[in-house]
Amino acid sequence: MFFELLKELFGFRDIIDIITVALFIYGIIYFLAVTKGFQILRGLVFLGLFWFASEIIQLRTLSWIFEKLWTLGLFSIVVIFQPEIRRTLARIGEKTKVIKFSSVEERTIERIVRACRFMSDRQIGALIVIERNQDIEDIIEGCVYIDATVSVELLITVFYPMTPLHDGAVVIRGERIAFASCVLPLSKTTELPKKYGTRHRAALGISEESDAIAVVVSEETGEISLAVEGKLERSLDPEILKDRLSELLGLRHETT
Ligand SMILES: Nc1ncnc2c1ncn2[C@@H]1O[C@H](COP(=O)(O)OP(=O)(O)OP(=O)(O)O)[C@@H](O)[C@H]1O
Repeated sequence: MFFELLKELFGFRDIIDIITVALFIYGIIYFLAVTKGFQILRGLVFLGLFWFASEIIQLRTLSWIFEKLWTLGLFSIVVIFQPEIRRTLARIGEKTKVIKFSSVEERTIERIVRACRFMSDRQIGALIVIERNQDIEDIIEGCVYIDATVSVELLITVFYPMTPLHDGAVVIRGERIAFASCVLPLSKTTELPKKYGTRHRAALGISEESDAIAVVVSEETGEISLAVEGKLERSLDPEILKDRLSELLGLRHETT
């Protein structure tokens, strides 16, 4: 009876419409919840109430200003949320991608780990980004194009202090060192302990903005860390680093 009534009231198209709108609203609420959105929303509601009040008591100049600011406000929201929007769109694209952009072989992982061990023992600072499915070229800046096979010697040479390329990050794409000296976006997280500086913040930044992972060797302590999806896995020993890289780059099934 109830379903009969529903069928009369709504067509198939209406149901699809309602489900799509519900998913859309859920997406917006989820997006606001995981970003700084709720704080901004609170501010907007406050301004909206202020506007409403100014309309009611007919404060014309104030209402006029609010009217003009409305379009500017919409534009600012796009600017403020630009990183989140980019990340969300990239993730959607990523999920629909079938073929891997590049694949990293086991020998490349071994070379990266050996270079990290060497640099960690000698406290040579390093930042190595490994691309996964997503091309990160539009997120990084100032890179020097290298395009050379990954080798332990080359990685160490790039990060050797006082050499022209040692500042910034190396980007590994498949079997190649694609770039060196790259400037990465810095994470704004407040969860990173004070002892970590911009090198670790840059590693976190690229792992937040893309699906790439980043290995950091601290110049101050020799500590090896790995940034994955906005989280820093700290104090890894080289064997653990190798296991984690193999898992994350799809060479070994993740253990649950
Ligand atoms: N945005 C960035 N992108 C890439 N590399 C960066 C960026 N910012 C800083 N770096 C690198 O980090 C170095 C500075 O590291 P800093 O001492 O501030 O960080 P840290 O996290 O404390 O690392 P460490 O433990 O090695 O000292 C710079 O010389 C540069 O090589």
